[in-house]
Amino acid sequence: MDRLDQLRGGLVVSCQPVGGGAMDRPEIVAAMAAAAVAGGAAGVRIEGIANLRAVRARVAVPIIGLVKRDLPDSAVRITPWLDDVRALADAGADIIAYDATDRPRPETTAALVAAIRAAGALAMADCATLADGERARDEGAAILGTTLSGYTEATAGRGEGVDTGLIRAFRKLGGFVMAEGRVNTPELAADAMAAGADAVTVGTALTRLEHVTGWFARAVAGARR
Ligand SMILES: CC(=O)N[C@H](C=O)[C@@H](O)[C@H](O)[C@H](O)COP(=O)(O)O
Repeated sequence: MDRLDQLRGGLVVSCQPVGGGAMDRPEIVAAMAAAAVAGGAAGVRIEGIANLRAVRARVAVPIIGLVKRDLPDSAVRITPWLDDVRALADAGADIIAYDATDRPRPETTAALVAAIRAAGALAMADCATLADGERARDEGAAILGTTLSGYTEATAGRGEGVDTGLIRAFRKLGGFVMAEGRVNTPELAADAMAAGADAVTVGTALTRLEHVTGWFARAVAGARR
């Protein structure tokens, strides 16, 4: 079974702890990934080379790898450099996610996809718009994700839940569609599948304990008699 078939119809758990938080250690990220697999995850999404190595040693499911960087002169954060691609492939990523928006950036999206494929991995395009998805498909990306919808200047304020409109539009384009971003409940995950996603990635609601705790803490405080 190829890597896309392994993910099709399944849940991917993004194990990205709050940066600098109490859970931000490779051994804890690896434990999160193992727990996710035990709970039924078909794949995991992992940021950073040290985390990826620790997770690769622990789980056999497909790993979507990425590196996040804060660049001084570009808003692009997800896997901006060709060196990042090579390091992720060396560390065992099966799939490499990159920012597929058309914002100013140090490397072109075409060069990133070519490098990912040359390294023997599949490219996952983290998109904000339908135009991003069209370009990514033409450049050879295997997975179109809604990851960045709501997180660029052009798409800011797209609302609360996952972008089902973009899922539907990607479904019409063809290829493998990953619903990602603000899938914070099982109901939203089911909605994303009903809209045409091949798989759904959930991060914060499963692996950012500080955020989820905040949701409950605020609800409890707000309901105080
Ligand atoms: C916009 C951006 O940088 N998204 C990142 C991509 O890797 C992560 O911070 C998200 O946690 C991930 O996409 C999963 O989404 P959510 O945490 O909403 O389930």
